[in-house]
Amino acid sequence: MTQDAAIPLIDVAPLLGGGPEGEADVARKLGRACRDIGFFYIEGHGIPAGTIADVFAQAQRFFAAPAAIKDPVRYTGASGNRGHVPIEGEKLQPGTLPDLKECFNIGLELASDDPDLLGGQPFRHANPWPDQPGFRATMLDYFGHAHRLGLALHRALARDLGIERTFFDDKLSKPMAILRLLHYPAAPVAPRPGQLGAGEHTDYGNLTLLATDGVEGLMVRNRAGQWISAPTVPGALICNIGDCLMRWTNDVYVSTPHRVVSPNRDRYSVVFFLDPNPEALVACLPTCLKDGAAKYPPVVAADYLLSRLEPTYKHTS
Ligand SMILES: O=C(O)CCC(=O)C(=O)O
Ligand SMILES: [Fe+2]
Repeated sequence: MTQDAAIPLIDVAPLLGGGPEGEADVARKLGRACRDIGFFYIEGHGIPAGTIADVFAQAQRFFAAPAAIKDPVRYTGASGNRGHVPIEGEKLQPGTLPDLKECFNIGLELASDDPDLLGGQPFRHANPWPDQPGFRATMLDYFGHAHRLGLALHRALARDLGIERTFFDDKLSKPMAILRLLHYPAAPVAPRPGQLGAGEHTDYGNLTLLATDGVEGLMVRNRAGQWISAPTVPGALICNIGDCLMRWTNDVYVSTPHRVVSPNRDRYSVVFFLDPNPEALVACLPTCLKDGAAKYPPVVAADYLLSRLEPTYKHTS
């Protein structure tokens, strides 16, 4: 199956050299997708297929593991946002049934003597690692690739937005990014009427990079209000804009609602949420001021993320 025509496929290989060559053309295409639908596929992203395959293999093994492996690494709470969240542990669309999925969240890995960690700064937390050979190294390898790719994409987006191409570099250098492994089980848990794999939501950060195993389920609401499917394109990642970048751009870029319908067989996906550094101030970019008016007041990124995470976990506490 090919992707819906409304979600473009963009080759981002020219961005990965580190220099500005080739950036202009890619920036134009990315910028257009961010304005039109807020979703795009990328190919030429440079994350080795073997690395992605290793992440899926480790994730499947972890989700199949017994409680003796999962319980010691259970979710740390919204302020750390790490560890294993069991099935129905989260509700992305408050007011509906909880999501029929389980996940494992991995945050930025910090040295044990990192001052932010020792100082108890928001979202600075040790990652709980399951007792599973190779898991930690595989996840940290992927995390590094996804972070570097996210920075390269932001340089192109900055160019499209008419600001200094390195504007986002120091706002995403030590990010509240989360690598999230997801498992949507087909059985033995049957969905109740109206229950989704992941309820309708927008993402909270700047940019999301998604890899899936090819099992369909992701639906995206385009600007005309129609739900369209976003099937897997082999070798490509699905990207979307989150609410922080929508705020930074004064709604010039759109953070698009999406959801995952419960699959009829097990589905696995791997999501990298690139949220800003905790102390970054998310304030309207001067090039995005329309008629001199900012739609949103400036917000500290950590305060914003906490305000979005807390309601989704409230029902379980
Ligand atoms: O699993 C997917 O395809 C998407 C998951 C998602 O949208 C999310 O976790 O924010
Ligand atoms: Fe999402």
